[in-house]
Amino acid sequence: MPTPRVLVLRSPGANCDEETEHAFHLAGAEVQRVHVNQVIEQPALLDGYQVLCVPGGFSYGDDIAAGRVLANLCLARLPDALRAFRDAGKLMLGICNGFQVLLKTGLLGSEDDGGPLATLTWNDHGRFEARWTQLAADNQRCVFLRGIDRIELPIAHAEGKIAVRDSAALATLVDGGRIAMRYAPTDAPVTDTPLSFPTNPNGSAANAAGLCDTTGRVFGLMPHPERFVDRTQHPRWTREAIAEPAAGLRLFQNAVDFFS
Ligand SMILES: NC(=O)CC[C@H](N)C(=O)O
Repeated sequence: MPTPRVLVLRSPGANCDEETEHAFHLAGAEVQRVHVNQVIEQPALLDGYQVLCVPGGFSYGDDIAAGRVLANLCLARLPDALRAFRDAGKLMLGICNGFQVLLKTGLLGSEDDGGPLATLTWNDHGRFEARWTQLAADNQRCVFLRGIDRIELPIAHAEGKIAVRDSAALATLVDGGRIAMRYAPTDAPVTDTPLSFPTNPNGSAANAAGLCDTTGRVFGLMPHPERFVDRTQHPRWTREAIAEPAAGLRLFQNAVDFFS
């Protein structure tokens, strides 16, 4: 298969699109940053891409709720095009604000007859939190996490708490292997029992940091893999042997490898 083509969706207030383009580029993909209004004008543009990535940032100023306006725009103007893209066996990745968008559009398969299973809302402490976190990947299902187990990545969010509708919704996500990434100290077992701050930075249910759909091809995560594509981006790179390729880059490489 030729080099996969990645569309990084731009929108007013997105601010991680260039880093995300760089990460996919390092991973060997062909990448274009395309404004959401261009896609709305010409939804057939999507046919030329195998990966759609909604990057991090503050789309539409986080008005109403982070990711809500862009999600509503996608639902109102591109519902069929985006669903067709997803159902064509392609990949979708939402990073931080992009995760908020994917979850709020329902593209993550995060709804049942009772409505949405989960949403992303304000961190328990009510503040923006930007720092490195320790994570455990569940690589059973998620294409982007193949071969990845424990990983450190930075977070930078105010509305990163995964709030689950009820215990049935939580069971659907946990038992369905949908919680693809959890906050977990490197030296401790992974658990769904909510860990306290700072390990769980936002109060997310089941310590969840990322969710995937039932196919494993649609993935949203709050941490920023595009900010760890070189070992010198790690805060301890001068003191510790940091494995290469940098752990964040491996997510993007997995996306490219999916098509080879
Ligand atoms: N880095 C980001 O994408 C931030 C997402 C969103 N603006 C928030 O603060 O929660």
